[in-house]
Amino acid sequence: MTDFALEVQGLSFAYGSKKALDNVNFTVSTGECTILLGPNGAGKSTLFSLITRLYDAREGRIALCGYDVKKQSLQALAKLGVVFQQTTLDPDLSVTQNLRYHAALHGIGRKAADARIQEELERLNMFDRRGEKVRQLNGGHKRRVEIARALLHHPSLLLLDEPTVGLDLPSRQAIVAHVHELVKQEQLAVLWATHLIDEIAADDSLIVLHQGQIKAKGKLAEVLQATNSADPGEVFHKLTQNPPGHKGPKA
Ligand SMILES: Nc1ncnc2c1ncn2[C@@H]1O[C@H](COP(=O)(O)OP(=O)(O)OP(=O)(O)O)[C@@H](O)[C@H]1O
Repeated sequence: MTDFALEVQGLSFAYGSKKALDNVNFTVSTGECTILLGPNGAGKSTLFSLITRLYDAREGRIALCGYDVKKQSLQALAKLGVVFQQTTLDPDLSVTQNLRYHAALHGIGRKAADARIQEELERLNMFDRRGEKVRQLNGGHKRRVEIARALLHHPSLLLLDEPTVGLDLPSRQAIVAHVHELVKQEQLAVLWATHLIDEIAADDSLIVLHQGQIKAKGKLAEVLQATNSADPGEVFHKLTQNPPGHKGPKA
């Protein structure tokens, strides 16, 4: 049994002749929050598409809790929870209906599903809103429901693809705090794609991706030391030539 929730080895991917990922290697351990930092076009969404098997890579290997996503995809994907950049909730269904639907897709029976739904919604302070239609919720609350949904089947790895885009500061801070709590309490592994450096906590790990290549990786303190930087903003600027928070030129 491996302690790695995610292993990515020698991963490359191209759209036609356009190389999007170039020999990417990293691991995420259980109980570790890894921030994937990169400007627009760095390859973050491509990496997530390969982990979730939207696309298949010809070069390299991805394993979830030791299960190869191509050869043992059922076991591998059972270990994975995902929050995509765009909301994928049904706006005309209630919070509970959305979550029950997802639980059913994972083969969780109604009684167990309702218990898990209550547990996760309470944790996110959303249980009182369970009967509301999703379209009545604000952006921050929708995101919380999506995080609850991604956790219903007890995944080992939670993938977050820029989940705070478009949210106001208090909503963003609440989600950042909640995810970091989950990592500590549940020993969850998190891979969090963002271009926002204020989402990084002191004990997070960091991967800086730029033009399909990993420019730095390790615990935040190690990356600061290796790049002779005072803060994550300086790391980002030095390695990508973009100021912090800048989304970079559209590729
Ligand atoms: N469907 C596609 N066809 C061709 N090129 C693509 C396609 N999707 C992405 N690319 C290119 O692949 C590279 C990586 O893109 P990707 O979307 O993975 O980056 P990203 O880091 O997720 O950026 P963003 O922050 O904008 O989501 C970019 O150069 C992009 O233009």
